[in-house]
Amino acid sequence: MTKVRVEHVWKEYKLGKQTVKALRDVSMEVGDGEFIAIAGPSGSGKSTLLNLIGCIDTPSRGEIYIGDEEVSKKTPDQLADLRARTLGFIFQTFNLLPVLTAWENVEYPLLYRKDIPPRERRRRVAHYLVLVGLADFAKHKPSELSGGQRQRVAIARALAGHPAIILADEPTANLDSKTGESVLRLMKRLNRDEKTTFIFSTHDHRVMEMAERVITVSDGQITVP
Ligand SMILES: Nc1ncnc2c1ncn2[C@@H]1O[C@H](COP(=O)(O)OP(=O)(O)OP(=O)(O)O)[C@@H](O)[C@H]1O
Repeated sequence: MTKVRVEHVWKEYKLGKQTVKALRDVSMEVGDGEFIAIAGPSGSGKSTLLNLIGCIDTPSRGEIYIGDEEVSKKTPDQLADLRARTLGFIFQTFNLLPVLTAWENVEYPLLYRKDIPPRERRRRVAHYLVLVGLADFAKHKPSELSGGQRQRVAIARALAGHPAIILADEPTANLDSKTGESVLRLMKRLNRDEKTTFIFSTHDHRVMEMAERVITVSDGQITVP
């Protein structure tokens, strides 16, 4: 089954009198359970593409389907609901809340989910902290964790909502290569065991090599290698 479909998408940003064409007629598909890298040099449009798939931003032209739902036809409330139910995010700067512990950071987005009762919420937090190897660090704040541990908290947080798709914008950019590789291996194991679809951007060749498929973006367009 197709999880994500991007059809003839353009994204333009207006900067004063200038128009930046960040994406130009991009079409792509991602299937169920895929582990895909979006690769390309800095400024090529990777983050823009991930933000559009993640419904954080809207295309200037073209259509994006998440499952069989076309994103542009939705109201902001419906979009927020689709994001909460279907999508998980991992950012290169981890985006953890500094005053909260690892446990609380994983729990936080679940507090907004009326469909998840408190007991199930606590079960999930405990389960995913174990899964990412941080059971003993539940009470630590982000400042008391290493970069790799912080990113693993972010991965647990993304997974705890049981999203069908996880979008990761350069998840290893702020990690040394050994830690980056172990974070990638963890993502790959979760992709296999939890059947979560992963779409991540990178410009690191070693990270690309771990992907099942690489989509290359260059100057706002998908290029065939
Ligand atoms: N909010 C914005 N306003 C104006 N221009 C933008 C905006 N966001 C991105 N751009 C431009 O769109 C193009 C694509 O940017 P994008 O961030 O998608 O690239 P990227 O491939 O993710 O780069 P990097 O690897 O450096 O993160 C760039 O030319 C960038 O300057």
